[in-house]
Amino acid sequence: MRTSVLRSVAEAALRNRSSSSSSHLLRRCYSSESAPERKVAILGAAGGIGQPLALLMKLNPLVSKLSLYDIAGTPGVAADVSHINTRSEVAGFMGEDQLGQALEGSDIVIIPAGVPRKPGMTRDDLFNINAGIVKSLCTAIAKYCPNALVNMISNPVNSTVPIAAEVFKKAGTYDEKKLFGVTTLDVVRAKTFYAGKAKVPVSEVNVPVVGGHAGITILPLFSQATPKSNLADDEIAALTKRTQDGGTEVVEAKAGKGSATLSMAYAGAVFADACLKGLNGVPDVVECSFVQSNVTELTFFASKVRLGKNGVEEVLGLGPLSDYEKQGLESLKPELKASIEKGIKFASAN
Ligand SMILES: NC(=O)c1ccc[n+]([C@@H]2O[C@H](COP(=O)([O-])OP(=O)(O)OC[C@H]3O[C@@H](n4cnc5c(N)ncnc54)[C@H](O)[C@@H]3O)[C@@H](O)[C@H]2O)c1
Ligand SMILES: O=C(O)C[C@H](O)C(=O)O
Repeated sequence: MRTSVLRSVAEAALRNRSSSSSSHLLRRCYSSESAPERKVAILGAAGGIGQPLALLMKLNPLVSKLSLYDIAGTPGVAADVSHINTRSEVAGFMGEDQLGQALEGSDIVIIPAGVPRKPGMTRDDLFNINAGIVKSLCTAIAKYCPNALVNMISNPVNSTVPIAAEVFKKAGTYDEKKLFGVTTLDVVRAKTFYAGKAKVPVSEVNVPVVGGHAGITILPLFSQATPKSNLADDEIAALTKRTQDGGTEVVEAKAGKGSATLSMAYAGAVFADACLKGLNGVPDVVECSFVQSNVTELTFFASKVRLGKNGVEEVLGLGPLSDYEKQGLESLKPELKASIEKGIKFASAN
């Protein structure tokens, strides 16, 4: 009761954000004690990404229930994480029989289930195994928590997101505002690499990354990076290439032991936190994500997205691009289009 009264007052305050009492009310309304109940499910929770992501979501005060699902290993992960003295109740679920229970009532489902790359592989080489995994998990989401926001991490994201969309369409539950390909790791990398090169504090850096999540489809917009810097064209080209090859850099360094897990868990936690804030009515929450889009002629595209109470509130445009970025945008379109079509074809045929 007290919480709902507080929230109405805070919402009224939101409409008049200049008032100093409004920020005080908002702080109270969205602090951990009064934050709404939110259930987050992680599918693939015992994996390389799943475990540290479970830890980070357990630390998030906006989560009240944390549901950890995998085909194996979840009881141990759940028991371990559950001992942390933070707000959320943790439950572990293992095997298909328990998938429904894991999903029921979820506000957000994060999916890092699937196989990772080894050196020499592209993300598309994962398609044959991961497409089927994503399809069956999304079929269950449509059944047990059709209104949840879905944060897709499993690769190839450029195809797994279209697969998820088709599964939801077939089930009659598709809402384009609720399906997200998680591209936050590209933004995390672009920020880190830019800060190092431009010698600016990394905590102040912002760089949009658009397109998709594989090789040249990853297009960081360093012309829009802040704080501004005077990097030369060849430095921008090198930063762009490093961002596009960031995943491969980690795959090679891990030498057969998988791909990015820790930085991905961080990125996944940042994106899920943004989704939770949007759901809770926090204003002006903007992150890049691969979503259904009209920004270009491609049906799915990553760009800045404003998050709100229903998921995507607004897909933001690209803003002004440098000639180098305009060229990058045109070059990425055929590959991204083919990956999207491959996903749609798979889901329609299976
Ligand atoms: N979007 C990104 O930026 C990004 C970044 C890094 C990795 N990834 C992708 O994330 C995926 C997972 O990577 P990882 O390093 O955690 O791999 P991992 O092999 O360590 O973990 C994957 C987990 O998924 C589980 N799993 C397999 N089939 C399942 C099913 N049907 N239901 C539930 N769980 C299932 C496995 O048991 C395992 O625990 C890979 O596809 C990888 O390419 C994406
Ligand atoms: O590179 C990979 O295969 C994993 C992930 O997509 C990444 O960008 O790190």
